[in-house]
Amino acid sequence: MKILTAAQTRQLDQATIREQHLLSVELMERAAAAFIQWFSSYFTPAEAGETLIICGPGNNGGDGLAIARLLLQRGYAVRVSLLPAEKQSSDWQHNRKHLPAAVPVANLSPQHLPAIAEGALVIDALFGTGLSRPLDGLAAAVVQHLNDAGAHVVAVDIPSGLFADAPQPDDSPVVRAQHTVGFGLPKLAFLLPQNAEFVGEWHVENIGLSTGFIAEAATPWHYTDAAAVAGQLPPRPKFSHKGTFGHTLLLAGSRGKMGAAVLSAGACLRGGVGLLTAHIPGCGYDIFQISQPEAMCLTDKQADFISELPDLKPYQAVGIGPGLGQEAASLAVLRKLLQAAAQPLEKTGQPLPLVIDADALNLLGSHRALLKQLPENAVLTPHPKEFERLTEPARDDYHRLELLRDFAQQHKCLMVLKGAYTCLATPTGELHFNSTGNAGMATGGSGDVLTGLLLALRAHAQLPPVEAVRLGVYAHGRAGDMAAALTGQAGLVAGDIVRHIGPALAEL
Ligand SMILES: NC(=O)C1=CN([C@@H]2O[C@H](COP(=O)(O)OP(=O)(O)OC[C@H]3O[C@@H](n4cnc5c(N)ncnc54)[C@H](O)[C@@H]3O)[C@@H](O)[C@H]2O)[C@@H](O)CC1
Ligand SMILES: [K+]
Repeated sequence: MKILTAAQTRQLDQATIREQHLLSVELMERAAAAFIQWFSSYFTPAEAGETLIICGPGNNGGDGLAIARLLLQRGYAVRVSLLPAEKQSSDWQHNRKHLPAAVPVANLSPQHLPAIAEGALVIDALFGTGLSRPLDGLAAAVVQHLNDAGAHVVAVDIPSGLFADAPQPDDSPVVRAQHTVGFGLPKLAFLLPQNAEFVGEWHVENIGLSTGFIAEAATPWHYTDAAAVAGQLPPRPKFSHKGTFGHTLLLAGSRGKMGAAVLSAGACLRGGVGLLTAHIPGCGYDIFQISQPEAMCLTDKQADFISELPDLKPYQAVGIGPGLGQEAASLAVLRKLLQAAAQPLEKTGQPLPLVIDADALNLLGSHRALLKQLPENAVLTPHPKEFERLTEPARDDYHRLELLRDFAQQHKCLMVLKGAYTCLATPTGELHFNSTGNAGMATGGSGDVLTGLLLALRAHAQLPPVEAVRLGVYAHGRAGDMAAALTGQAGLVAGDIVRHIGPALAEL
């Protein structure tokens, strides 16, 4: 699914109106009906109580007026507060005219802010994607009043005061919604941690916007939903053998962190790899062999960390990092690996696929000259702190996305920035936000599991690099969701994700 800017969203609305020979109020009616569909599935009239709808002067406010009319028709008790303005949009005026007289309407003023009981339901239709500057004056006072009241807010399209695609100044007022019901496509603002306190849970309702316009629209931002990855995992042919699905090498583990190697190896095996060899420190031999009997195991001459790089000839992809530690000898292994991986493989003509995680990223961060040696399409899987060590502190989440995109383009690598909406940046400058996963996955070892799964998929000869990583990130989150359905989020551990990789991939 594409994510568009606010300006593109306006063009999309216009294209839809043109193509489908609609009046713009008809599209507004669709938006209001879609909102009601969601709203009525969430709150019965009794649960909603008397619902206050706060309307601005533009089409977002127009949506609010149409919503007031439709809610009244469905038996909800509603009242409306209007933000005065010099001019209202024509669709606003149409819906104002058609608002039944039974709906109480008040004009907002500094002296007349509506009484809102704590927990009362309020629909925020002040401003939408037409916001052109931070809120001030009366609009700011209304938002402050609403936030202070502790109301249960449902925002129409986007919380008022929030820009759809750009940061706003730290102190500018934004509605804190519990739910945001958007139209057509998700907005970039919904996916960033800094906006979570405003957006709450978000939902996107289909209002039949022009698919042709969306297909043509140029954007770096994409949202990976089930449809984006369905059918991409190549089938396993009847006459396949273990060599068909690649042989991977995993360099992982150190004393006290053998679990990372075990989890990562488990995920690689569940990810469908043909063969897996792990190179681990001597101390981990029994631990590893007993917990991963399906994997082969090479032990380093060092007991506590890795100091040797095995011959890479047998392998179609190599993963390095989980539980690695940051010994100088392990840095030397990473250095040798980067040099060796740069040589194109005979079979594919491409550099050896690498997946680089955890301490291997920290080593890159403290020896940045090595970044120049990253082979094309290497996969790096930092969390925000690890990413900062590779680049610089980000001013905000939007700036972090810019840094991520620049990094992937400059080093021609695949950057997987882990988070609630894990973001994959590609060498061509695309950003793919993942839709699956849950807060239960914020637990030690989840990242090691992702590394192993991505390693398996990068070894898959038929999967192009970007597809493999996008699919792996999606399946990892989906496995986490399946696991959480059984364990609950708090009870989820990384091993549960490993156990659900199979079912998650089977779904695809
Ligand atoms: N255009 C369409 O066809 C559709 C639009 N829809 C709704 O329309 C919204 C966008 O409508 P608009 O483009 O009219 O924009 P808004 O309703 O977001 O507001 C625009 C109005 O607010 C003023 N304004 C902007 N920033 C302000 C600020 N900081 N302080 C005070 N006034 C400010 C503008 O000058 C303009 O008058 C969407 O978010 C969505 O809710 C939906 O009805 C679907 C169809
Ligand atoms: K709004």
